[in-house]
Amino acid sequence: MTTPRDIARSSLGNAVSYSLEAASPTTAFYSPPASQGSFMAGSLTSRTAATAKQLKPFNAGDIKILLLENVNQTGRDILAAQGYQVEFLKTSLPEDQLIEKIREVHVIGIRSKTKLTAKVLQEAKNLLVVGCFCIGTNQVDLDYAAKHGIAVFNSPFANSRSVAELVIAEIITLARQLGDRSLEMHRGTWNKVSAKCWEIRGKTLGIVGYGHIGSQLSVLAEAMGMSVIYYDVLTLMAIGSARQVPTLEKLLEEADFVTLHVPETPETKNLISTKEFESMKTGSYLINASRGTVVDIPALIKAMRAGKVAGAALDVFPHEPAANGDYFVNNLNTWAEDLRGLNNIILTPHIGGSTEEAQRAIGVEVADSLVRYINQGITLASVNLPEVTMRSITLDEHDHARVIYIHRNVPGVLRKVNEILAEHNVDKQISDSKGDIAYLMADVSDVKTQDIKDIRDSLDSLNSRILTRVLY
Ligand SMILES: NC(=O)C1=CN([C@@H]2O[C@H](COP(=O)(O)OP(=O)(O)OC[C@H]3O[C@@H](n4cnc5c(N)ncnc54)[C@H](O)[C@@H]3O)[C@@H](O)[C@H]2O)C=CC1
Ligand SMILES: O=C(O)C(=O)COP(=O)(O)O
Repeated sequence: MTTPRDIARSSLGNAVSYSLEAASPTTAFYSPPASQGSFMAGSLTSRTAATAKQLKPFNAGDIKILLLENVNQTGRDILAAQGYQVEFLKTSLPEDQLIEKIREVHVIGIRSKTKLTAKVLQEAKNLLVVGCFCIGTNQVDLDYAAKHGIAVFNSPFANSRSVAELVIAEIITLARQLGDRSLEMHRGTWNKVSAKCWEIRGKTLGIVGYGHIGSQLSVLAEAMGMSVIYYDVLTLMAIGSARQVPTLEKLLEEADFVTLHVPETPETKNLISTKEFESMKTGSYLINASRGTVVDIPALIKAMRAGKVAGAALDVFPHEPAANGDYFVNNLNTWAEDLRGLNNIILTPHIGGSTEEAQRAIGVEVADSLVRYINQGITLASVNLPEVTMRSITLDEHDHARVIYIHRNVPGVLRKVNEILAEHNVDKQISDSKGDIAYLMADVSDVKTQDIKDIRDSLDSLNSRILTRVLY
């Protein structure tokens, strides 16, 4: 059965040339089911009248985008230049406001704070695509999104260097107790000490998670004379003289500095807890710039009070606020005051990726992915849909349509789709699957207005259908 959500979203692909003749095209996306027929008629009639130059995938001005969490200007400019309607907010939104807003938009851009849970996404009736303007995608229910034909993109490594540099700074800061000395001077105290202050040369850095950030950090640390060991669930090629160790325990026993660069998953929740602190060397240091759930904070407090851990740097926390402002005031975490009272602990508000360079690069990368997906249906670099790409649709192909069919990955679908497309001239067709979801893209030529409507209606009627888009 066709739901209003399906109509709104499948219409997106067919709004194409409606804008060329219709007086008020913006109503097209929000037509209730009963008015779909008239919208389609307008769309299809205008298409036949369109010249080659006028053709574009759809009326860009109808696309509504909501950008939260201060997405960089570079990304905003790219999206605005397409003619999309872009609304920008500096902060994240509480769930009730997010649900209100998400109902209206075709595209949402977020960073690490905005939680797109199934509860939120099920309200997103028009949503086509999510852009995570960051690395982590744990804040999005990727599975729910895929099963509802919502593509998700991120920027897999544009801020890796920024995080790695922050960690290098923290290693030296902890080894020299710089935070405490600076704080004392701010308070007017001269406290010149060398006891338990160390060079980092010759010390061992243990990296947990040797992915983009971990491996970048490995290079920088070796350049400063550190020995690097790493633990990862995958067997990975060592960079430079770094050495992979077989278990986390082995890493904790050997490392002077332990730094965490794993994603947030059920397996990494409290990855470093009481038992792990016991395995660490006395007087070693812990750095967490991954996700707040990875370290058991009460256990860290105990380990620091016992002198087992000589210093720590935390950039991430289990519950982070949606906007800048008070954090420890009225903080519900029972450990908040204890944490603040410790010596040699650096607390930063999730700034690992917060550099001009990283944010600009992320803005460009994610906005480009969104434009490619909205205009051309290309899923290259999607984190939850199969990656499917074909050449760009060019403006002079006015008898050409791009058919996109997101469907459940069950036997017999391709046969049925090809029965539908067989009536036409299929120039090229690609299909790929990822788990339960499959993505088919076909460029069809010599299609008339009525053919496009027929193709879409026929695909919409298949049981396997999640979302149909026809771009022309
Ligand atoms: N503080 C900040 O501002 C930032 C934080 N991050 C966080 O850092 C994390 C890591 O980033 P990348 O290096 O880009 O990710 P990545 O995906 O390139 O690397 C993660 C590595 O962790 C490994 N891994 C996964 N589960 C593991 C486990 N249980 N034990 C050991 N290894 C495990 C993976 O095999 C992979 O090699 C991100 O997922 C994100 O949560 C990322 C960017 C900025
Ligand atoms: O890229 C990531 O995963 C980060 O943790 C950085 O998040 P942010 O963009 O600063 O909200």
